[in-house]
Amino acid sequence: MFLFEDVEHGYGERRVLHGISVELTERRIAVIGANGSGKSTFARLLNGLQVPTAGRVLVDGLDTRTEGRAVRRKVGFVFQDPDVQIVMPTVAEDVAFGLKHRGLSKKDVAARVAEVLAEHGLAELRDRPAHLLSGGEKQRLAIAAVLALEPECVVFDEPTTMLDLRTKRKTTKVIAELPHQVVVVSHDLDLLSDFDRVLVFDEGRIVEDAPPARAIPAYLDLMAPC
Ligand SMILES: Nc1ncnc2c1ncn2[C@@H]1O[C@H](COP(=O)(O)OP(=O)(O)OP(=O)(O)O)[C@@H](O)[C@H]1O
Repeated sequence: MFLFEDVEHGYGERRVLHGISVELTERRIAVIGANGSGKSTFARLLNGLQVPTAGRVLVDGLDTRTEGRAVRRKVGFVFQDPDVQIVMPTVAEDVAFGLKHRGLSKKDVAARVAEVLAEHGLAELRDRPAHLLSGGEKQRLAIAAVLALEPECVVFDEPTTMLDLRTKRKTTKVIAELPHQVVVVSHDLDLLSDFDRVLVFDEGRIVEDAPPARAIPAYLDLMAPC
C-alpha cells in the first residue's frame, strides 16, 4: 500500500531521513530505532502530515504531495500525546468532529458516534469534558476518533509511551485486534513481537528490515553499549 521512492526529509538544512526506498504491504508493520533516528518523521510521511523534501511517497498510488486529502482519508494517525489530537470539549463531540467534517448528516453522525463510543468502552463518558479524562481514557478517545472515520490503515506514533502498565496492555490488545493495516512506531518491543515486519532505523536510514525474530536482535545489537 505504501511506496517510498528514494525519500529524503530535512528540517531546514538538516537532513534527518536519507535514501528511503521501501514498499509496505504487510498488515502489521513496526518501526523501531534510537531516539532521533527519524521514526516519527517517517510515520508523518505515511499520511502526508509531512511531505518529503525529495523523492515520493505513494499510498495506493496516490502521491502524498499532491493528494494529501485523499491519502488522509485512507490513513489515520494516532499521536503519541492524545492532547494533541483531542480538539473538542466533550468525548462525544470530539468523535463527532471528524465525521461532521466529512459531511455526514446529523443523524448519521449521531449513530456513528454512539456505535464507536460503545465499541471503545467510552459510552458512559460521552458527555465528560475530554480534558478531564485520565491518560488511558484520552488515548482510547484518540484511537476511537480516528477509527470512527474508517481509515484503511492506522499509523500509531509511540502509542504506549505515556501509559501505565495496565493501560499499555489494553492499548496493545486494541491494536492487536484491529483488522486494519497498522504501522506502529514504538520503543516497546513487547508490543511488536508478533508483527509481520519490523523496520529498524538508525541515523535516518533503514538498517534492518525483517520479521521480529531477526529485527529485534539486530536492534538490541545496535543499541548495545560500545
Ligand atoms: N519539526 C521539526 N523541526 C526541526 N527538527 C525536527 C522536527 N521534528 C523532528 N526534528 C529532528 O529530526 C530528527 C528526527 O526526529 P524524529 O522525531 O523523526 O525521530 P524519532 O526517531 O521519532 O525520535 P524519538 O524516538 O525520540 O521520538 C531529530 O533530530 C529531531 O530533533
